[in-house]
Amino acid sequence: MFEEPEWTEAAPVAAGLRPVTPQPRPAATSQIKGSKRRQLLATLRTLEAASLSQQPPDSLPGSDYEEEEVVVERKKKHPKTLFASSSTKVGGKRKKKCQKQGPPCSDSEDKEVERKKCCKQTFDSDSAEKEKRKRKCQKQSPSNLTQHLDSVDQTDHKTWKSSATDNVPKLSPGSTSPKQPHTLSRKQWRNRQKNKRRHKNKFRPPPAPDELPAKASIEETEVAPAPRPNSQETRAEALRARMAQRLDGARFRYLNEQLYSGPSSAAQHLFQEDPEAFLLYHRGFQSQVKKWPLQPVDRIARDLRQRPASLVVADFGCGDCRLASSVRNPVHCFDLASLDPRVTVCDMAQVPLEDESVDVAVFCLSLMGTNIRDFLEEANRVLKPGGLLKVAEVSSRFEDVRAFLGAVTKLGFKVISKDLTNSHFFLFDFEKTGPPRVGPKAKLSGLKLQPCLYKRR
Ligand SMILES: C[S@@+](CC[C@H](N)C(=O)[O-])C[C@H]1O[C@@H](n2cnc3c(N)ncnc32)[C@H](O)[C@@H]1O
Repeated sequence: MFEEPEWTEAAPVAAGLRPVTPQPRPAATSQIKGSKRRQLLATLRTLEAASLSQQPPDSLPGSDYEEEEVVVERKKKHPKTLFASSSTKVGGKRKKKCQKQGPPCSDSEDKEVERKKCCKQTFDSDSAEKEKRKRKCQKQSPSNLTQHLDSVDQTDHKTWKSSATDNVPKLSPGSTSPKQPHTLSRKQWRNRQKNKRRHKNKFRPPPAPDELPAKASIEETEVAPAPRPNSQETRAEALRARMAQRLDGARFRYLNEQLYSGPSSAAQHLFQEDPEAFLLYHRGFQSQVKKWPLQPVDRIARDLRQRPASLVVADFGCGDCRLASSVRNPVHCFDLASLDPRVTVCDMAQVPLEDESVDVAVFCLSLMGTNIRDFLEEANRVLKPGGLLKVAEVSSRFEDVRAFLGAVTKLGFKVISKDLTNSHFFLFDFEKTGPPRVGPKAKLSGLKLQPCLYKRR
């Protein structure tokens, strides 16, 4: 710490250093003082190295990596001065020397400015030039030097901060001259700019030299190639899967539209030519119907389980034979293509069954072609008199339920029940009353249903 009284006491001993501007001195005196100066210089260097090395990076707004590197260099040169205690100790010795050498400088403002410049320069790291400057400075202003040493002695960060930012020793108490604006050397300015940039980029304190290998190994681990390519591959794979899914979705919608917008013969032709398309269609259908609160096929199966298991069932457009799998009844499964060995591949407008051979005919979401009349007439043909016709269809397909029911009754059926409660599908039960009551040329516009088109999501 700066102790003004000590300086005052020691002043006469160092009278030769008193002048601020260098003056010619006797040879003997200058020899003695020269050796002292050398000692002092050496101590100063050591002390500065030690003191700068203690500056915590984040408490040094004016310092940066480069300065710290220099400090590290200094540390290497002066390993004994690495610790604060040694710094303080050396600082103390130096103070005593300085006390011997000269009194505090209380000269004019000009001299004070000179000294400030001089002492500021002592922070520069270029050794040769720096030494010259230091010598000059020591000659000129022992008080500033001691003030600097005092500030160096501080282990408190605040003191470090002020010494690092200002570098300008405080004016002597009596001085009235305003504080000089701090001018940085080019290197300091560069360092400060770098430091600011680093702070912007979330500045991290540099590692201690002994930590460097560890850091390097961390970096090596960080750049270890393992996770990144894997994640890239995974992402690419996921992207491919998504694209494939989208493509499948598009194809499903296309096939679905084909099934609803043309006659069953066209649909049959489509799947005969491309059996894979059938698979794809069913995958799409399954993914859609899974989202429904209740699948109509399950509802039909439940109804059937409440009837005798001996009843022979014909499933028109059976898909994956879910109905046949859900009941104990004998089930004839018909579809345009086969997903299951139980399926008889055919157009359900013409099924290979005898007239009046089945007890129950089921159309579960399968009235797809534009020739619905053909399907219902075929069901009437194979059903026994009094046989049961069950129809489940997507509710949105119906523009006029009454018209639909009226048209069906003209084909030899009577409505037993209708369930319009489900959010996704309507369910109707009919009883076969006899053969169709209208000729083949009669128009049954009520049978026309809207296509069930799935929107792209
Ligand atoms: C929407 S899926 C329903 C499948 C099954 N009934 C279910 O509910 O899980 C309609 C099925 O009817 C079949 N289909 C449509 N028109 C057909 C026709 N003319 N002949 C045979 N099957 C047909 C389709 O191939 C498809 O498998």
